[in-house]
Amino acid sequence: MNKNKQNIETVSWKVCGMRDQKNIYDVLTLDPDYMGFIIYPPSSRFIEKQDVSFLEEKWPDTVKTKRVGVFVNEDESTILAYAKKYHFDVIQLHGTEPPSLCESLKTKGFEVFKVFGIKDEFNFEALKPYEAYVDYFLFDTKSPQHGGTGETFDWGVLEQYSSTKPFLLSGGLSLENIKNIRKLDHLPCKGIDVNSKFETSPAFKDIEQLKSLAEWVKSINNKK
Ligand SMILES: O=C(O)c1ccccc1N[C@@H]1O[C@H](COP(=O)(O)O)[C@@H](O)[C@H]1O
Repeated sequence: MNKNKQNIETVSWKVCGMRDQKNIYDVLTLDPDYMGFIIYPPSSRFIEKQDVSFLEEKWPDTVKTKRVGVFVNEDESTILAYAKKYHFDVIQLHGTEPPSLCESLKTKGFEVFKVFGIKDEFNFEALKPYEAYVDYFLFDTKSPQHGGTGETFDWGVLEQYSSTKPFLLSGGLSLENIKNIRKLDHLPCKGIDVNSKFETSPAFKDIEQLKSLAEWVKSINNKK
């Protein structure tokens, strides 16, 4: 058992890769903790593939879901410009961004998720320079596309995680495989990030599937 077992109060959940206005409002009724928007032009989920000017307005105060801008190796001035335009609360860095960028974004008041891709092995020492400047690490499946592949990685690799910094799990999470997350209960796994396995088409989420996920998250949190 990992020596850094924590009493995680609740499982947070993030729905990523949103773009369609009605679909976004439908998902918001389920009250996810985070909603992600892909700011990476090569992605099929790049938000500006369609008109998203409605996102230039803030949501009503009753909506607690935080907006996450997902970037891949973007420069800071571009990140800040998008963050201002779309009111991002959180910046998710999905490339090979340095700790200095995380530090700078934290200093400016953003929550920061730094993503690391894992396949069959991972050198967790690589996380140390980032620890002071991120809110969560996010572990995803390593791929040339950087994310959104729908593929899972071997969660057994996480048994080597020895930090107390909480992390989020992603990479091909579905209603079927998500139940195995309980095997990570002894690690500081704070939440899940879902994307392509909950889609009917790129950037369009299946509300019925997400309702089932929301119920599952609620049931886990009620037991904690
Ligand atoms: O979704 C994308 O197209 C994407 C592109 C570039 C970087 C990240 C992207 N999405 C992130 O990928 C993970 C896992 O997604 P999936 O469940 O495997 O489809 C998730 O964190 C998204 O935020």
